[in-house]
Parts: sequence; C-alpha cells; structure tokens
Amino acid sequence: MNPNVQNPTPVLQAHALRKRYPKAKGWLEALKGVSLQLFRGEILTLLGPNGAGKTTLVKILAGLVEPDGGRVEVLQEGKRTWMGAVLEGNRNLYWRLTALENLIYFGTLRGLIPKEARRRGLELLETVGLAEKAQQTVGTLSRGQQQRAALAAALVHDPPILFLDEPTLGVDLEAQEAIRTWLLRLKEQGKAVLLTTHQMDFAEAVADRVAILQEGEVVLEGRTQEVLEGSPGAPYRIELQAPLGEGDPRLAQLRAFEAEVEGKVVRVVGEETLWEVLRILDPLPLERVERESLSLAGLFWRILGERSERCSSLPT
Ligand SMILES: Nc1ncnc2c1ncn2[C@@H]1O[C@H](COP(=O)(O)OP(=O)(O)OP(=O)(O)O)[C@@H](O)[C@H]1O
Repeated sequence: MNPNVQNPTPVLQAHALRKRYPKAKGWLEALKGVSLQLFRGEILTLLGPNGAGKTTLVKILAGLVEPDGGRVEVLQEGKRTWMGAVLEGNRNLYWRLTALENLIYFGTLRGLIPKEARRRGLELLETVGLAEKAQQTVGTLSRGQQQRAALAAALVHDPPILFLDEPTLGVDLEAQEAIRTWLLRLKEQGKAVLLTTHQMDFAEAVADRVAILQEGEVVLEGRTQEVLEGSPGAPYRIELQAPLGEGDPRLAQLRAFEAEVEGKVVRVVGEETLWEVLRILDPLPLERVERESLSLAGLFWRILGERSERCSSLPT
C-alpha cells in the first residue's frame, strides 16, 4: 500500500524537531531539526547508529520529552494519550504486578473501564502467547516474555498510533517472528507504527518506509523498495552466456574497474563503469543486464560510510 496515495493526510507530523542535552562542556545536539510524517496503515522504521537520536525522537513524538524547538502534530481523533509506546524494552511495566494486572492498570489509565481493560488484557495475552503467564508477576517472566507483555500493554487501549523502540531487543527468533507477524497485522488494521531497530533484516521485512538518522539528522528517507532499488550504490549485474576462462585477458581489465567476477556473473557499481565494462566484454554474448537491489544493511553502511568520509574530508 502506498500511504501517500491512499492516505494523503498523515496521522502524525513532526516539524523541525530540535533537542539538546547539557554535557561537560556546552551542549550535545541530539536532534538538529528533524521532520517526518507518519501515515495510517504503515510501518515507518527509524534506523541509525548508537547515539543517532532515535530514542530521543520517539520520546518526543510520544509526548514524553519536550523538544527545544519544532512541534509535533497529531492529526487523528484523540490526543497523545491515544498513542501506544514500548520504550526502553521491558522497563515500561510494573515488575511486582502480574502481566494481567499491568494490562488492566494501563488500560484503565488510558480510559477503559476496568471490565473492558480486563477483557482486552486477556485477549492480548492470548495473542502474544502469554495466556498461561497472565497471573505471574512480570519480574519472574523471561526477557522475551516481558517484551511481549510490554507490547500487549502498549496496545491494550487500542491506539491508532504505536511507537516501538527496539521491540525485538533480546528476544529469540521465534518471538521475533511472532512480533513481525503481529506488526503486519496491526498495519493491516490501519494502525500507524513507528519503530526503531538495529536489526536490518527485521526492518527490511516489515518497513514500508525507512528513515536513517545520523548525528541528529535524517540523512535518508523513503519507501523501502524505492530507496533500495534507486540507491546509487545498487550494483548492475551482467550475466554472460558462458563464464570467462581463467586466462582471459579481460579479467584484469574488469578488475581495474573494480568489477566483481563470479562465474558467468559480473557485478559493477555506477553507470559509467557499467558502460566501460560492457565495452570490455563486447562481443561476448550476454544473457541479461539488470540492476540489483541493495539490502537495507548494505544501504545503511554505504550511507554512513559516505557521510563519515565526507565529514573527515572537511577542513577542520
Ligand atoms: N537525558 C540525556 N542527557 C544527556 N544526554 C542524553 C540524554 N538522552 C540522550 N542523550 C544523548 O543524546 C544522544 C542521542 O541519544 P539517543 O538515546 O536518542 O540515541 P539512539 O539513536 O536511540 O541510540 P541507541 O541506538 O544507542 O539506542 C546520545 O549522544 C546520548 O548520549
């Protein structure tokens, strides 16, 4: 689904958010004017290295931290209290209350009558595979179970907007898969989900859009498929009808253009290099020439690498 076509109005809009924290000498600019939009029925994934500002941004969007500049607009019925958030892993639960007591507590806090909060709580614990643990105190649950309970608590009041800061942190593969399926279901129900993660494969599997944050700035933002296919770093794949022989003199010429040769397949980066390489291969018969997508991890490293190269080449 393309949220920009089907849902032209975002449910949440952040304008030029700035946040700075005091440090030993001066200030640390954690967010340097971040703007983003979140649409109904989509998952937007925030990526970025440690300290990039992701948690700060999510906390501001969730209304837990005041920005020093900029503003957040929630364009959906209801207010901040309608949002659901899982922040700092499993720490948003009361450890001495049972899983069900937590859900009843958070449900009533956010406007449900106790009976309804209990019904929703039991239903959600069933959905996240914790029905048998409903009466167990959260402190005695495993980390992965606590994470699932935290997700259930974020959803108990059925919020239209959900913020998840590293929802898969410390959970096993089975729980990750359950969270993935669950997120996709929430999206189908029309929820707007913003999540942060360091797990690129997870992000690639769920994200409709990605935004990469670095040193408090959004350095890339777009629909996942489009940024992967359209990235200047995406290689061209040339498939020959037969592999090049070991002693073929073209091999050295190809390597001079940093082409990667693997059997019948030659990969190159950059349009100009592609033409040079096709000239070297001429007149060998080709099976096909196509553009490959980068993986999200590949794109992430390329962007961060390019930026740090640019920064280190700046005069100091
Ligand atoms: N309360 C605070 N006081 C001072 N500095 C802070 C505070 N909270 C965050 N920071 C600093 O702001 C920067 C951004 O932190 P933030 O937690 O938003 O990054 P992040 O992208 O979520 O990182 P990670 O991937 O490690 O969770 C970091 O340099 C951090 O040390």
